[in-house]
Amino acid sequence: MAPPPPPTYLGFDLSTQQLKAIVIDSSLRLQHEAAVDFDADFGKKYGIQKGVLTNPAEGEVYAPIALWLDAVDLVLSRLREKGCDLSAVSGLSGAGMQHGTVFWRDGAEELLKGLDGKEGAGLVEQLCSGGPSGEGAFAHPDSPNWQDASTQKQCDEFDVALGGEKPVDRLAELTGSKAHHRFSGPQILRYRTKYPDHYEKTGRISLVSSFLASIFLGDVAPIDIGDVGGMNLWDIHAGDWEEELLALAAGGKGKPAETLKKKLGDVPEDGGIKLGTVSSYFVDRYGFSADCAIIPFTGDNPSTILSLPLRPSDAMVSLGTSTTFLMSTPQYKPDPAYHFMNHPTTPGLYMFMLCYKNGGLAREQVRDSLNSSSSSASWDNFNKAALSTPPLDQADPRSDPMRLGLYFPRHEIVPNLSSGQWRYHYNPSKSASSPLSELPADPFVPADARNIVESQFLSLRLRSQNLVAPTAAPDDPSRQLPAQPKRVYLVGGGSANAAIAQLCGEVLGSVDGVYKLDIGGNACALGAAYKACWGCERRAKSGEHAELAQKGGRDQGQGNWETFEELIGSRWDESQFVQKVADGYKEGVFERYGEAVEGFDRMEKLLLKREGERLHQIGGGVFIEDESSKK
Ligand SMILES: Nc1ncnc2c1ncn2[C@@H]1O[C@H](COP(=O)(O)OP(=O)(O)O)[C@@H](O)[C@H]1O
Ligand SMILES: O=C(CO)[C@@H](O)[C@H](O)COP(=O)(O)O
Repeated sequence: MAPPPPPTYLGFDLSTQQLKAIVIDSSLRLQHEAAVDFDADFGKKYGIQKGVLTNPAEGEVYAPIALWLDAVDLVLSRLREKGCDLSAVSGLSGAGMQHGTVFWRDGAEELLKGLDGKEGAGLVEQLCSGGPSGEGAFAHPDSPNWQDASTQKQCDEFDVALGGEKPVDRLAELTGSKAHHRFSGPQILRYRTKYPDHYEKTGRISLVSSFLASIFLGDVAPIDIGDVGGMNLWDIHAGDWEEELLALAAGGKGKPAETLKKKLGDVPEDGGIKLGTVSSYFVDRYGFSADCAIIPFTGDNPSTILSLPLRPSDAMVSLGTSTTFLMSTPQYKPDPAYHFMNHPTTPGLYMFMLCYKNGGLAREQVRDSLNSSSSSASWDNFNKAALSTPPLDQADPRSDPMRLGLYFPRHEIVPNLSSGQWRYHYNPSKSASSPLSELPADPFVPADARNIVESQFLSLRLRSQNLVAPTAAPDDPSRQLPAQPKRVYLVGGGSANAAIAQLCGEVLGSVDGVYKLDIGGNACALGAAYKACWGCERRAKSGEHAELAQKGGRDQGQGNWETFEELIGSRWDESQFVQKVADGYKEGVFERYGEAVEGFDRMEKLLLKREGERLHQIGGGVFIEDESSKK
């Protein structure tokens, strides 16, 4: 008999515009990858643009769940077409874009358990219209997307819910974040009041990550410990749902809050636990082994930090549809300006995150305007313009003002500003009252290519400066360099762009330089594949620890299992897996951007004040989502 094939591990990334899948072997080497592009593959069927549907009048952004089910079937077919032997997959895990909620109908578990892979019907047919009543497994057909901005009223309620002198700070301290439009708590509150009958019919609530895990498990999977921090409902200290916040989302303490708690379910503390084996649907239809283990799926950002052995001094910048800045740190220093979440695998570590809606799509707007004579999606003109413009558009830094701007086609998260675009000249040497002078914001000019990238990195530098420390110069350890990351790793679609990498190093610094992963096209799916490998291959520690591990404990000290860092660190091949793509710290340039950070901060404060006055004049509540809805 032929020996069984060596084990492989499969990781998914269900994000805004694509579903990606990556298969690796036990030594972390890439075997196969495949992707489904939502617009290209299903744009016509679902009427989506850039992966989503919008209702600008209410600030709603959402995605049809059926689209993701179609994408699961298609990505697996594509993997098989590429020669991937799915019977060798010993374990699978995945990641979902954070914060999106999926509302399962009461009894959805039965439909999941009964999925039939022998007949011709795919996931959409079986889950969207199957079941005794023909109503399918979902109480609501769509999932609110992380770009949604329809919940300002609900966020205002969350921000004061915990009472005391500074309730927003308290909320951030307890849950890791202040209230955000996209977070599931405010989203559930809005869903319950906007669609009371759908809420009534909702048996379970998943995040996008646990939704995708549920499909593979053939049962509703628990919400993940690393992703639960994106809900505004989880007390990170107590490791449990926060009762006041639960009551707010549910419409009262007692029975309503208890009912919501049941819909949300328990959250296992161990991110590497085996939830069960793959549903027979995938065994029969795609040839998976019936023993293939399902390891908890986490959020796309927590999964991204698992794609390499990230040190506390390193930063990752994900240039996807969103721009996110990620660090893995033992320090929990919450603040309403950013997010802290549980680390997805390792108790005692946290993920620090900044997130911007106006990332890839905002850069594309400038790119498209510079390509106006053609409909090309090439980045060449953008890159040429970005690199031929001097830093901050100062031909002579001694006399020219710095050109700063904000580029927000969508309502932004930080700062919480409506959509719009603004340009300023900043002259740091001018008197404190008038260093900023406003410029016309239209049309785009070549300098905007450099300025939009600078603007995005200046915002990251402004908000992450308390998390980085001064460090010794590599060539002369007696010389201290200013506070900055040791390394920056770029991931996501935009990491392919060398001009963006160069500007990243100039603005954010980084003593060792700017790096990019060199394994496959997707760090987030790779992190999920590593998590699957760790969940299946980690060894129980000896003696008392091994006993605890077998019982499924996640102690807060030594841990009972070989940690993710130990397992992945020992198999990681730095020379093969990462590639340096740009220099980091440049003396003089970094300091000049340090001055620009101050101007940038002042510009944001000025615009926030102006926005506050505007909202006050029109009575506060009016929400304008994007440029098109203003016209
Ligand atoms: N060469 C490039 N230069 C700059 N941006 C790029 C390049 N290639 C892709 N992108 C950007 O990557 C984004 C998609 O990134 P991806 O990580 O796949 O997104 P998501 O995970 O949100 O679906 C696109 O919006 C596009 O703007
Ligand atoms: O909202 C957040 C994080 O808080 C976003 O980062 C989403 O998680 C989606 O990310 P991408 O589709 O850009 O990967």
